[in-house]
Amino acid sequence: MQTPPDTDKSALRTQLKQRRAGVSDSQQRQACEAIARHLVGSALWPDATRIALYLPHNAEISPLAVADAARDAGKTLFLPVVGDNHALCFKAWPAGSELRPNRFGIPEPAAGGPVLAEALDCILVPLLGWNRRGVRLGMGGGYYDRALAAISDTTLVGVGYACQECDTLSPEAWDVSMNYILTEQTLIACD
Ligand SMILES: Nc1nc2c(c(=O)[nH]1)N(C=O)[C@@H](CNc1ccc(C(=O)N[C@@H](CCC(=O)O)C(=O)O)cc1)CN2
Ligand SMILES: Nc1ncnc2c1ncn2[C@@H]1O[C@H](COP(=O)(O)OP(=O)(O)OP(=O)(O)O)[C@@H](O)[C@H]1O
Repeated sequence: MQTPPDTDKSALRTQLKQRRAGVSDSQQRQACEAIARHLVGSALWPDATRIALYLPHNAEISPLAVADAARDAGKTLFLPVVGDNHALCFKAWPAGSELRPNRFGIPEPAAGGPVLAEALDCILVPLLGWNRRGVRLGMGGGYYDRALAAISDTTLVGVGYACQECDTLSPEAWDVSMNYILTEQTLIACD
């Protein structure tokens, strides 16, 4: 399979960020509630006890309504924590726990030991671009790809707006495919 040159990927990222920037504040708020409805109503929800999500950065869809629903259901939540050399692990996020901004300004849990992706039931992965085969484009650091390289039973749910669907995305050798894509419109089981 042909690998697109980095310049193509970076142009695609710029284009997808522009598309995402067109989502209004009220559409963002509706999307936050909508993804929670789709996920909570899905067959995935009952078995997902240990769930990692993310705190929204720039105009990413917010999983905060998912977080509220998960806490109400007694589930345990985790957030991504970045390390050196593009490493990423997860730390537990108990309600009200202290968070500190990482190098990108995204808050992370300040306390607690690192947890590997393999130890989680379900991970919500932020997407810049996606397609129905579960191929994703992220921010370009390779953080999630590295962190997810060893998973086997963990369900991966990529989260992005419907307008970020991108048929032309082709997988790189290191890309880890998503099992599901969650948008404000629906939850898609990937081929
Ligand atoms: N909400 C959220 N949390 C996340 C991620 C994410 O994509 N979204 N990550 C997913 O990997 C990890 C952090 N990686 C990130 C990589 C790049 C940028 C970012 O904003 N990059 C800027 C350039 C910033 C710079 O050069 O300092 C950009 O691309 O405009 C943010 C997070 C872990 N946490
Ligand atoms: N498992 C891995 N081991 C080592 N390097 C990796 C791995 N996965 C990705 N990389 C490196 O990370 C870089 C960025 O990858 P890519 O462009 O696919 O990022 P991304 O998927 O958009 O970002 P992210 O995973 O942070 O959301 C690539 O140069 C790639 O070589």
